[in-house]
Amino acid sequence: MSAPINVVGGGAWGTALANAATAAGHPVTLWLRDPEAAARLDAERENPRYLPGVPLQAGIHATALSEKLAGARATLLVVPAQTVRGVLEALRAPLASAGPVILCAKGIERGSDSFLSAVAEAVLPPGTPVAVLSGPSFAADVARGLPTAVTLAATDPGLAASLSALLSGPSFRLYHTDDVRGVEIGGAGKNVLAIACGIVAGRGLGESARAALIARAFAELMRFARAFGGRPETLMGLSGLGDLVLTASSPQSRNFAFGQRLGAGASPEAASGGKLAEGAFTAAALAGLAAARSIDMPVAQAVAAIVTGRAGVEDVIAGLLARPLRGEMD
Ligand SMILES: NC(=O)C1=CN([C@@H]2O[C@H](COP(=O)(O)OP(=O)(O)OC[C@H]3O[C@@H](n4cnc5c(N)ncnc54)[C@H](OP(=O)(O)O)[C@@H]3O)[C@@H](O)[C@H]2O)C=CC1
Ligand SMILES: O=C(CO)COP(=O)(O)O
Repeated sequence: MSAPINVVGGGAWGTALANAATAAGHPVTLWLRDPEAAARLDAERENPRYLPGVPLQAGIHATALSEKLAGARATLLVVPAQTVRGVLEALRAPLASAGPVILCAKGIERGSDSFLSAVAEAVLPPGTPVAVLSGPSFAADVARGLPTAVTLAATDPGLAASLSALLSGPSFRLYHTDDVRGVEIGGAGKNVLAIACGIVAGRGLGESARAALIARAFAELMRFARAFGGRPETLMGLSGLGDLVLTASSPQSRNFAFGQRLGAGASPEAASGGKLAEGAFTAAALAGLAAARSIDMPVAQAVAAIVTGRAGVEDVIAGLLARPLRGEMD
C-alpha cells in the first residue's frame, strides 16, 4: 500500500479533505487532538459534531494526534488559523519527514500580524516544503463529493503542480500557482469581507447594497494584495473573487452567518453561535496591516471596529455611507 496522506485536524474541513484525498486514491490518516473523539470517529465513521450526515470514506483511519506523522506523502494542516503556530511547534520534528506541509487554514495570525506561510517558514526546519490550499469550498460540499475547484500554491511551481495532481480527484480539482502570498491573502481576506456582507443581510439593507459591498470589498482586497506582493490575477481567481462570491452570499458560510447575527443585533460574543468564524480573528490583523501601509480598506476597518467592540453596526454603516465620493478606480 502507498504511503498515506496525513490530515491534521478533524473538524469540518479536515474531515472533508480526508474524504477528498481518499477519493483521489490515497490512504488517509486523520489526526485529532482528542483521543476519544478520534476513536469514536474511527468506529462510527461519521463526524456528527462538525459534519453530520456525511459518511467517512473507508480508506480513512482516524487516530489521536501524536508524533507518529512521519512517512506520509504530504501533511495537510487543517486547524484554525490562530492555532497553526502552536500545532507546528508541537509537531516540528515529525513534520520534517512527513512530506510537504499544506496549510489549509484561512487567516492571519493575531498579535504578530503574520501570514500563515511566514509562520510555517519561521517554525519548521529550514527546507521543509510548504504549500497553501484555498478556494471556494464548503466542507459539506467537498465531503459529499460535489464538484469543487480550489487553488494549491507553492513557491516552487513544480511542487505546486505535483501536489495538485496528487490531491485532485474525480470531483475535487486543484489548480496550481506559485503565488503563495496572493492565495493566502484571498482566503484570509474574504472571511473578513464575508462578515461585512452578512451584516448587510442581517440588517435588511437589501441585495443591491450587498452587491455594491462585494464589489467595493473586492477592490480593497486587490489593493491590499498588490501592496503585500500578491498578484492581482490570483485575486481574480478561485482564492479571492471565487471564495468571496461563495462566502459573501450564503448563510452556509460561518463568517456570513456570524455577520448576519451581528447585523440583527447580536453582540460579537454571541454572534458566533459556537462556530468558527475566522474573519472575526483576522479582521484586526488585516486592518492593522493595511493601516500600517496606508492602504484604504474601509470595509475591513469597519468589520474590525465592530468585532472588537470599538463601534456599533449603525455608526459604522453611517460612516461608510458618508465617505467622500471618489472615482471608482482611484
Ligand atoms: N469548513 C469549511 O468549509 C472550510 C474551512 N476552511 C478553513 O479551515 C480551517 C479549519 O476550519 P474547520 O475545520 O472548518 O473548523 P472546525 O471548527 O470545524 O474544526 C476545527 C478543528 O481544529 C481542531 N483544533 C483546534 N485547535 C487545535 C489545536 N490546537 N490542535 C489540534 N487541533 C485543533 C478542532 O479540534 P477539537 O474538536 O478538539 O476542538 C477541530 O477538529 C479554518 O481556517 C477555515 O477557515 C477552509 C475551507 C473550507
Ligand atoms: O472558506 C470557506 C469556503 O470556501 C468556508 O467558509 P466559512 O468558514 O465562512 O464557513
